[in-house]
Amino acid sequence: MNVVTPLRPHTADHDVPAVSIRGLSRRFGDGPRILDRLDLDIREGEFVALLGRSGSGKSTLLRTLAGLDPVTEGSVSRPKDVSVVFQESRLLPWKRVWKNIVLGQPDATREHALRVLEEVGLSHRLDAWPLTLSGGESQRAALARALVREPLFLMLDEPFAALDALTRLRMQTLVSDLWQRHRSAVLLVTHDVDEALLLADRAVVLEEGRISLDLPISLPRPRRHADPQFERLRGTLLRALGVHDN
Ligand SMILES: Nc1ncnc2c1ncn2[C@@H]1O[C@H](COP(=O)(O)OP(=O)(O)OP(=O)(O)O)[C@@H](O)[C@H]1O
Repeated sequence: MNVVTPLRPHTADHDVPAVSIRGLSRRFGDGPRILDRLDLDIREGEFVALLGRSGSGKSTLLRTLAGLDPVTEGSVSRPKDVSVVFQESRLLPWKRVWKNIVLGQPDATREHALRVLEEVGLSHRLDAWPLTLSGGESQRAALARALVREPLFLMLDEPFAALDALTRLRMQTLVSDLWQRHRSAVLLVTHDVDEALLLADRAVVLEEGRISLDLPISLPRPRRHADPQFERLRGTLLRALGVHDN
């Protein structure tokens, strides 16, 4: 696999879908359809947040997109170069941080690891053991491991859910900066409506296996909670999620 410099931004063409899902269904055994003839496009360089109640199928969709679950009905097309960051960093404890970053990348060097670790503010932990990292540092390392692959499509499955509120805010700012620099297509699974509104171009709500709301978020960046538009969109999303909104 070729590793190219992680600082080179992708040229985003906003009319071309990077990801195209058509008629995707998924059921486990004889159970109901968790995904029900789902259609979704994500354009190159687009940041999409995926929300939905617990059990609505978000992780199932993401696992299918990542190739971790089979496509049994319908079709999925996506770039070959994809990366996934999960809620837990999934670093191998017996390998130093930089070795974790380049794992599975035969052409990647310590220099490559250093460069991406600089991008996520973790270069001083290059030779650390994963178990000595804080939660926030571990997720920075997970982001670095995702970025070193130069993915055209980045999937984030509740990557900050286990972090404290302050660290989560810092990580959201980091992801926003990284995305503006790299411009890969992003699918972020989150339960956090504010996180979706801070980061995404579109928020998609999954309900009973289908998309019940596809909401463009055309707020100027950087986003501000105090913006009245932000408040209005928050209300729309909370209502779509079945949460009472005064
Ligand atoms: N391997 C599996 N076998 C059987 N059922 C499964 C399997 N994986 C997921 N499910 C079921 O599919 C449904 C959707 O699960 P999924 O994890 O995709 O939801 P989610 O929206 O990501 O939920 P959460 O927000 O709680 O993480 C759930 O009812 C779950 O029990």
